[in-house]
Amino acid sequence: MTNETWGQVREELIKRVGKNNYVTWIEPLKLALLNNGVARFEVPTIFFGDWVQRNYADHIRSQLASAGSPVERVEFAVGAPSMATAPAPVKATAKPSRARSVPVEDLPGAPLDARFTFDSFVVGKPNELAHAAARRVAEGGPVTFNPLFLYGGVGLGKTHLMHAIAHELHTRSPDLRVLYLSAEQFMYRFVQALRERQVMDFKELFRSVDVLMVDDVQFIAGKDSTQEEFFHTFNALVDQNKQIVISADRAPGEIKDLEERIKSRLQCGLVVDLHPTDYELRLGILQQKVDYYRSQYRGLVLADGVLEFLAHRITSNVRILEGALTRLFAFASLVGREITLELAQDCLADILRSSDRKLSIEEIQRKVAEHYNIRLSDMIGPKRLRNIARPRQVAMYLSKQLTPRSLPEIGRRFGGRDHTTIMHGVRKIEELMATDSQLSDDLQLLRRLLQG
Ligand SMILES: Nc1ncnc2c1ncn2[C@@H]1O[C@H](COP(=O)(O)OP(=O)(O)OP(=O)(O)O)[C@@H](O)[C@H]1O
Repeated sequence: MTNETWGQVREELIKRVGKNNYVTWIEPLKLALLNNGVARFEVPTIFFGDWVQRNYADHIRSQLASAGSPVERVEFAVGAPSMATAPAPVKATAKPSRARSVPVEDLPGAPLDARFTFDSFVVGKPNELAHAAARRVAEGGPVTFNPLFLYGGVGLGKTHLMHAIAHELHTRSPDLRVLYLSAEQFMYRFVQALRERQVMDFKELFRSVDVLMVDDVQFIAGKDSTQEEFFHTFNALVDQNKQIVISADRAPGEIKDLEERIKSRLQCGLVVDLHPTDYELRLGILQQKVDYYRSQYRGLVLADGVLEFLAHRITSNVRILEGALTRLFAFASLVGREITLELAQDCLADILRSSDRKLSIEEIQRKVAEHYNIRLSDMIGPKRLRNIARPRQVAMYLSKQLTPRSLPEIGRRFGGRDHTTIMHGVRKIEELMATDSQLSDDLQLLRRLLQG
């Protein structure tokens, strides 16, 4: 076979493996030798060669056979001498791995927020397990669970804990290569590497870290090439016994459009959730923030009962709670007044109103129908098939739990059903929850989605 034939084979391979894979993995191959049933190609690195061997050698062999040059073996070698018949001499392009030489401070991570430390993280019942696991990882030492997967609703402290781990690791071992970034940034970097044909550098860099932390991993769901790359990075680091910390807004199994193999990998380590805050935790966080603000807004007086009022009324998430307090302090310092309950009510009227927003039965029905992939009309219709009746009972149960509506009122909104039917549905779900872990996971997720 000549390089011309190899050119034809490459044309066929584009169709087989797709343009992206072709550009990344096939185009850089240089035919070095074809002899005694062996085709040997020059590759830039050992990793590259292993990868192509595992993923594309069969394609190459079969296309060579179709082009009339059957071979028994396809080999890949770094710096293999090029074929004499090659029209353009093949230059040795093998590069030594540069990844390790990238200094810690130049790793392509996101900046860490200096305020997000363990000291400033208030621990309460809803987050104590997540906090303990994060502390354990931050101690360094032998990897005990990999990955640590933190999940929970919006603004409950996932990012704060990840930054705290990174700060602590940096303090304990300044040379440790800790890389923190969001899943979105991971994708952005990967796409950039593809565009600039720097995929090998990207791979090597991400495989050269000691600790990898990826925030909001749900972002890569449905993004096929990024998922693929993430999966391989993940595996390579786990194989090297490097710590991985991941966060998401829901448990691995609940992330739609995430490949099954990734879900199962993510479940292999320790999966912990940050529960919605309770009153005590909210109050604790407020008290801690007040101590911090006092240094900035000297002389401001906070009346008794204001923090309790806020902790009681703003239940959605910590970010909103913090925002309310910042606004209150800023406003009070501008007008030079004591922070009283009245001032808080006035100044935070919009936040308080949206916190008070009542959930409607229709919203619950819609969310449940969407979750179980059934039609909204079936939710209130007469069908008794199990795959429709069960979600309907789930929606009845959540309507009873999350709204102040009576059973007859709920019945009316479920197609005019009798209140005893609603009671039966609610009881059925309560019974099943004790034994059916999938159902209780579903309920937990739906609650979170509905309550925001
Ligand atoms: N237990 C806590 N103690 C102190 N501050 C907290 C606590 N939980 C959350 N916060 C604060 O609430 C804000 C939001 O937290 P963070 O950004 O970590 O949320 P998140 O769970 O990552 O949310 P998202 O899903 O939006 O990414 C931050 O300012 C953080 O410091």
